[in-house]
Amino acid sequence: MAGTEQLPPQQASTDSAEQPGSPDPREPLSVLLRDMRTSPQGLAAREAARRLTVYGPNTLARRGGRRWPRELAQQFTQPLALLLALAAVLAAATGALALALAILAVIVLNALLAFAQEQQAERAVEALAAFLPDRAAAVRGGVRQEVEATALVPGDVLVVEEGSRICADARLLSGGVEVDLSALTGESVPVFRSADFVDSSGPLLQARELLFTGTTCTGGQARAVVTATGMHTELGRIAALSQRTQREESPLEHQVKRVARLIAVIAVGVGVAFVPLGLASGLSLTATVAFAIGLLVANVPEGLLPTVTLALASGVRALARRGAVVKRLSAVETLGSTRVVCTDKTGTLTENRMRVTTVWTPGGECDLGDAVPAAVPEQVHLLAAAAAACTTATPAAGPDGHPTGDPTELALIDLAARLGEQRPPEERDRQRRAMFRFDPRIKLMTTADAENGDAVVLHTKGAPEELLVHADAVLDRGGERPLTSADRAEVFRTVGSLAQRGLRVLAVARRRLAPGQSPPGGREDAEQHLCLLGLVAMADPARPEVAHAIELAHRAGITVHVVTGDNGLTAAAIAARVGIGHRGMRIVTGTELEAMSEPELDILLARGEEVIFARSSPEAKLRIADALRAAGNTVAMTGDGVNDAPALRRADIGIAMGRSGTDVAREAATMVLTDDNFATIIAAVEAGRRTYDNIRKFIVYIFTHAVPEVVPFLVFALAGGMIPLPLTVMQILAIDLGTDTLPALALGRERAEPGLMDRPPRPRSEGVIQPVMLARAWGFLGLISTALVMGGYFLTLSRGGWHPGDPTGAGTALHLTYQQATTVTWLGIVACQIGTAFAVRTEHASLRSLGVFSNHYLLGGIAFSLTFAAALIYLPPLHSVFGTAALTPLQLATVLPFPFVVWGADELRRALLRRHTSPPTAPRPAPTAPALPEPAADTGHHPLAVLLARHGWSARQLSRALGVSEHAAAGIVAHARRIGAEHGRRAP
Ligand SMILES: Nc1ncnc2c1ncn2[C@@H]1O[C@H](COP(=O)(O)OP(=O)(O)OP(=O)(O)O)[C@@H](O)[C@H]1O
Repeated sequence: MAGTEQLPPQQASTDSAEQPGSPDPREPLSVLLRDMRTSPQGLAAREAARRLTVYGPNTLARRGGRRWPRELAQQFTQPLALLLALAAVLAAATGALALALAILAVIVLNALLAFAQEQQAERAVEALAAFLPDRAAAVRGGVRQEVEATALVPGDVLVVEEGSRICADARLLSGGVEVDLSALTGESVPVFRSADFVDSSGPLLQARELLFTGTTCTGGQARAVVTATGMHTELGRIAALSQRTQREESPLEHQVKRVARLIAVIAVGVGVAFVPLGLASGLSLTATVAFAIGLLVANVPEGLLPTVTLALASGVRALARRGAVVKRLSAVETLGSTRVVCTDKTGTLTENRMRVTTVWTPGGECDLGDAVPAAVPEQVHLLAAAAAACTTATPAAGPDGHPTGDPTELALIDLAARLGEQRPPEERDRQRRAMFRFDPRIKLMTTADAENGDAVVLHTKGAPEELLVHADAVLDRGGERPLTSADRAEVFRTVGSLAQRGLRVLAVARRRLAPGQSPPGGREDAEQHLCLLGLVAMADPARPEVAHAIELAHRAGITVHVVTGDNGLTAAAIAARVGIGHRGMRIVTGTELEAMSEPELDILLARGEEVIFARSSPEAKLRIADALRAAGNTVAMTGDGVNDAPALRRADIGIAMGRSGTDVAREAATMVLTDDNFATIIAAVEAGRRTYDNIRKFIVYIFTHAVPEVVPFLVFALAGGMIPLPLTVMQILAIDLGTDTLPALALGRERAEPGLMDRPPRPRSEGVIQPVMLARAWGFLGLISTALVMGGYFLTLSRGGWHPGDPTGAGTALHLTYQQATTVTWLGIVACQIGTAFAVRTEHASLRSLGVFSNHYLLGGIAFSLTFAAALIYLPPLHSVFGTAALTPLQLATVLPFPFVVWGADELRRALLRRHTSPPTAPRPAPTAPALPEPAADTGHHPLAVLLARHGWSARQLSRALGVSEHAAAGIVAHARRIGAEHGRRAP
């Protein structure tokens, strides 16, 4: 075979060797194939491997040089860094050189830390690519197989299908495809490319027989020979496109940045306000400025933003471990506020393992569930053969092979095999004269297949109600006869009864063309005058873990709507099996949805019921997503087809399937499920909530230390020289950038607080920093810490013999006592922050429910804090830098209870809170949901009253709320029950 020929040595010599396709991909196909040393059968596997080592992997190398120097430099120009720099300049100007140097050190340290954290966050997102290797279908050695896109080489034969991403430049060999070139040319309308066109002139990108890397196939099927890979592709040549895009800032990061800036402004304000205060209390200008700087430094939340970014990145990693790969950091926070999930059914709620259990023909029903009965009517055989002919899927070849294609079709091929009607896929494809692929909008698929020489038979399969529109005959025992309205009624009855069992039902039909007649060129001509062969019903078991996930979603106040292309009854049966619709379920078909006005749709979605949108189109998904978002919901929406891409983009979280979805859907989505499983969506919501909670925890933690840091300065300033300064600026820096950093990071890794999934979703508009958090940080934890710390300071001073007004400066008798007292203040704050770290680990629950020692990162962080503290207190060289002194055991003992007091006080506060307020729980059925125009209108009952009654309001409650007599209210309740029963019948 041509593909196994060796390449000339000069081509094999270097990595940057000219690729064999580079001469001209537009030369005549036979010449191109010869030059490429390949054939329509593709390369042999060994030759492909060899070419891979010669030409290198099919990846785009990054251009644009190193970015880290610029990113590092950016850390120094952040507003907070500039503010600190200003403080350093001021300090230097007033002669406080040591302080100026210390602040500079802080700036450098902070920038390095932030840089490292951001790099790590970026790497976390980038590493996700490894979870989602791009795959491509290639023909190698004549056999179609899935290969990693990076392993494609020039000469490979690609199979391009609807939804696939084109991952190499290629020349079409056969077939035609619609291609979205927007990534390459900006052209937003898909263009048609076909092997039948030959454009030897004009710009390369316009050539109608060529395909290019980075574009996607939006329709059709074709085979193409790869002419260039990696950096030799057109995309590779366009250097600008291969540069890494900037990491987008998440709304949360943006919010935190804003808050940090606001606090910085307040810090400056407090600092400036201190100057007249300091001067008035008799301080020198130098000292006043030094203290003002101290206040500023104490208040600026330096480490906040990078810590948030890192927490989000660790959320991304946690999600990936659970099978949900997100593409941006912001998805983590959005997931946490998800209020509505719109899921499709097949493969997400179900296993996507279909098996035909029943076949219906006009001769009767044939049960094929467990085993094939001894005598299967001829009509069933005919139907199975026709259905299998109308497929493109390929069953597993051999025991180790993997089936490819639509599971519905694989089930039909399996049925044919069970009935002895199977034909090898190659033969099926050889006989095919034309094909109209499955179109999710019309829910039909048709093939034209040769039979017995030149006779052609059209085979159509699809949704029964769609197919019946185009059928006018039926195959009965005696042969083809006209389809009567009684037949139609029976078919619909059968579809209903099969669907109610949760089975997916397809109708199969055929039309024989006259001998010698060529297949119709258009779909509409092909799909008419069909002769119905019968119905196939297939079972697709619900995934076992979904029921629990739905229960969890309901507890968490999340509504789950099913948006499916399948029959409403089938979907409702499956949905009911997994617990969807616990508060009432409604089936809305595609036609009903189309007839619905926007306000009607809004009302339907606001009712609190879960809706099955059946026989829905991709456009319907978009409409539903829009309506839900307009009502203020955070919406997660799943999708897998090319047509789902707009809805995936429009939803807050577009979710694509990693296994069964198309590349186009995966690209449009924010999150990709590597296991296609609904339960993973809920697990991701849980991880999102946990990450968001953790961010709030360390915000409280970081904010708390501001109070015990600021108050000592105020006490000093207001005391008019009677009380020496209890805490130095250097000591503040040692807390903010030393002892507090690791525990704050560790809080980002905290496990979920019990009841996390029993709360309602966070409103979209809610800010990350809530007044109640500030009250807890500043008004409770901060105040207690301050009282303890100041108590420790005065106790140490007075134990050493100090009285207000006594001099404590260098050289005085009380100087050591004073240094020990400031050290106690400092160590006191460190100790209180340890207590705070334990306290903020839960917001409502007692820490016992989480396990006191369960966060190992925090234990490590505290160990680091304590070591750092010990160094500052007991290493003499550090004494002069930080103004600390070695403490006596008694002084140490003063500080020892602090963490327990802070933590204990907060435990008490939470216990009281739990006793007096019930924790927020997910809402019960909303009794105030607006009412749909009810059938009640003609009975004279107020629609809202009926709705309330249907939501469980008793006659007495109704009579009180609406001011009607109890007798009238009882009538409304009875009426509501009747409607409920009718709905129940409509939606089992
Ligand atoms: N390959 C196919 N050929 C012909 N008809 C099909 C094919 N696959 C599905 N159908 C018909 O079209 C209907 C809708 O299928 P579609 O794949 O759009 O949705 P689905 O997979 O059932 O639902 P979901 O959107 O929940 O995954 C099916 O109920 C079936 O009747």
